[in-house]
Amino acid sequence: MAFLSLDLREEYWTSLLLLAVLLLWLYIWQSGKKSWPPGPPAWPIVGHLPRLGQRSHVNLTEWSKKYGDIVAVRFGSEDVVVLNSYRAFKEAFVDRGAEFAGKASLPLAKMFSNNGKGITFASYSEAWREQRKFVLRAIRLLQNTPSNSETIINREAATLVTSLLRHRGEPSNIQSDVALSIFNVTCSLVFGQRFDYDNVDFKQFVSSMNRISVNLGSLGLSNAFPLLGKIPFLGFRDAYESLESAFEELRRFIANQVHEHRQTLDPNDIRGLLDVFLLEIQRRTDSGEDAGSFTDDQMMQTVFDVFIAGVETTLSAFMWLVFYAARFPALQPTVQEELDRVLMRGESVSAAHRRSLPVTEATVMEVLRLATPSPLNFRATTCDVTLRGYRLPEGTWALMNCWAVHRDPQQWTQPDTFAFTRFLDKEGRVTTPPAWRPFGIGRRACLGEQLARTQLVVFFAALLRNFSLSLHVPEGAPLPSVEDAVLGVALMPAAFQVRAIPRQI
Ligand code: HEM
Repeated sequence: MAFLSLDLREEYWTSLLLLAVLLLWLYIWQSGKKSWPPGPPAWPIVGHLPRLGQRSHVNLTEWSKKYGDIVAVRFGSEDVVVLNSYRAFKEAFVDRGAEFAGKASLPLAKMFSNNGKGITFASYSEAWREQRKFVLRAIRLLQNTPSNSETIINREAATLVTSLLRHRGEPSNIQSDVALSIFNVTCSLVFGQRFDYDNVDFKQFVSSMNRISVNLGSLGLSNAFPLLGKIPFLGFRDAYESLESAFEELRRFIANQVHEHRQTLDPNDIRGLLDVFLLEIQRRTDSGEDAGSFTDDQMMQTVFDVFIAGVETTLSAFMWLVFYAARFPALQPTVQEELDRVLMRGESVSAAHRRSLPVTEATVMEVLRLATPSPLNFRATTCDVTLRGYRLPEGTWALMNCWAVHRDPQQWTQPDTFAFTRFLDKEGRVTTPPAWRPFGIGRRACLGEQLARTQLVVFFAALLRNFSLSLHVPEGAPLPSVEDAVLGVALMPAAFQVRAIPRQI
């Protein structure tokens, strides 16, 4: 009996211990859950990826309506927190700017950036800071040279008008004409050189960029499962190879320019950003100063970033302007009335007019809000962070959902409706609500914002000053819709045709 009672007591203590362990585990599990944002149920292994689809920004925005402005999702095995409101943006990317200034370690981003060199996909580091500061300073420095950005933009806007006149009002997809002008703004700024429509380098560039955009969409899934890129019959390997060769072609194009510019470098004739770079490398070598991030590799990647981050996004933004103007033609007379009032007869639009064109600028801003060319931006935490009680370990991917912020009814009355007047104050001057975030927010916000905005306003003004646009829909075809957009480097409207009918001015 004594033995029995001893046995019972042992069993009793063992059960109690097991119960305690279970309770402790439940407690840890529960408190772990409490310190992690809510989100929809995930599939095993693949997480939420199959549910996101091509319109991931829209689906994530829908989820935020149910789960709140900070939502947890999983991309394969990678935990991601999605920030969906301006309040969450401010709390994370501004108030804790340095803690959310990292970049997600997407496998494709590594391929994009030659393992994190340059600016766009560099980690939050001294090299990133140095490169970013340098490019901003170089653009300012170039204001006193023929590579002045405003001069370049005015010239390319005029070239775009000439090239559209060649269509004689016939239906056409004007994307290549626009791409050439936008490409030439960047080429002039960086190399001090522009290219013609028939130039082999330009054609190669357009084809490489197209391949990058097409393949980026199809490769989204392989960011969570890099191994998928190695399996032949799934189609990811082809897309990877095509992407790699497109990157290679762009790098070769830049490398040729570096070679030519180095041979002909003259400190008294600075042709563009690349010359400023080469001179800085030379200065540091000559003075024996530490090269820091001023190496050939970094320079190549920074130039590459300016092209990748600048050309496709600006092209997408401008194609959305053309799309909205053609699809909703009522917006054209309002802008044209302002242009005809401000410009003299026969006068060309220039960057100097920008301040006198608030309606045009507000229209551009409203289209950037509705279209959001860069809807999702991948950041990461640079250390362990606690945000609203959620504990996010260092390296957690933090997805900035600008699309959600631009459609948030708490920030915008009737967010789905086009209303340029929301960007004008009582005196008719341009005003920028803090929740307007097409260029991101915080330390990694777009460094080309001012350049892009001037470019878009001047190009759009030149377009509507010289033409009236109408959408051409082939018989039997559906009307092109905002929903058909394709997400690659940027969110691009699906191909459409317009008639650009010359105006009497
Ligand atoms: C309409 C055109 C453009 C849009 C919508 C756009 C949008 C953006 C966005 C949303 C980001 C990420 C911001 C963040 O994480 O907070 C970004 C970053 C960046 N953009 Fe732009 N961009 C445009 C044009 C340009 C141009 C013309 C240039 C080049 C001069 C440029 C260069 C960059 C660079 C280098 C970064 C990375 C900044 C960093 O990580 O520090 N962008 N852009």
